[in-house]
Amino acid sequence: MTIELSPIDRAKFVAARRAADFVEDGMRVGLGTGSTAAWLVRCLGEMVRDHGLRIKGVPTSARTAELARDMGINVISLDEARWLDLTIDGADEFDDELNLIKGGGGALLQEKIVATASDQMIVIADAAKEVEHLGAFPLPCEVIPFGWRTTQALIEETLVAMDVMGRASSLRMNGDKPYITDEGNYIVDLHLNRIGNARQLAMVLNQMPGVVENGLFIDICDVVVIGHSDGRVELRDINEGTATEEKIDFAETDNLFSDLGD
Ligand SMILES: O=C[C@H](O)[C@H](O)[C@H](O)COP(=O)(O)O
Repeated sequence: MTIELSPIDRAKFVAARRAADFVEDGMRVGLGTGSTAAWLVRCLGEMVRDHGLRIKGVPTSARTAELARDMGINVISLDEARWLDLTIDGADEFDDELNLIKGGGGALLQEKIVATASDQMIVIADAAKEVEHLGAFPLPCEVIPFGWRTTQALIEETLVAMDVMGRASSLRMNGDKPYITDEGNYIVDLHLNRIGNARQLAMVLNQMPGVVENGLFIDICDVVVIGHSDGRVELRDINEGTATEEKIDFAETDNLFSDLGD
């Protein structure tokens, strides 16, 4: 039986399926968070289950840890792994230098730690995530709950003074309560529209007391795998300066859909 996927899920799936081919036996792999990364975890689970792939997976959130265990992946902590061969994760936006906005799903802190501790980071995304300038997607900023209103005001004042934003940020909510990250923090989303100097902004934000991490990933991603709903995948490697295109045959992946519905 084949589960019918929506066009967006087909695009996410083919990106994840192609990126899974980068994973080799014996690797320690960072497992990203989000709907695209979930496809990657399912693909790796199938490779473990049906093809005997032996990997150690370091999840970037409690959600991903649970899914990875369900898929039969050997899950270890980053402290056990210490250093990773590869991390594969989704993104909310990427630009032509493969700088990213991440954290739409609230997992930016663990994601950045894990990606930075990896020899290589591969981002998997549907084509809609590609942007000319980062910033249309609200930039997540993880802040400690203590004094968060003061931290938010400091962020706003600093960014207004830098001419980076109008005064618009919002505390991320979960119903009528603040959204709590896996690390017990809050997220303030910055509505910037367009980020001129992402490198500078990332540094300025992380220097503010109360800010734990921001969702700008600068010079961390090495390769992006862009999926399209018709099965095409584009691979862009920022280090090699290459861009190639391939096509995934859905017929060969039917068994993946048979028991891996969301
Ligand atoms: O915190 C969440 C992560 O940064 C996700 O990788 C990002 O939000 C993309 O998620 P999705 O693949 O669901 O669009």
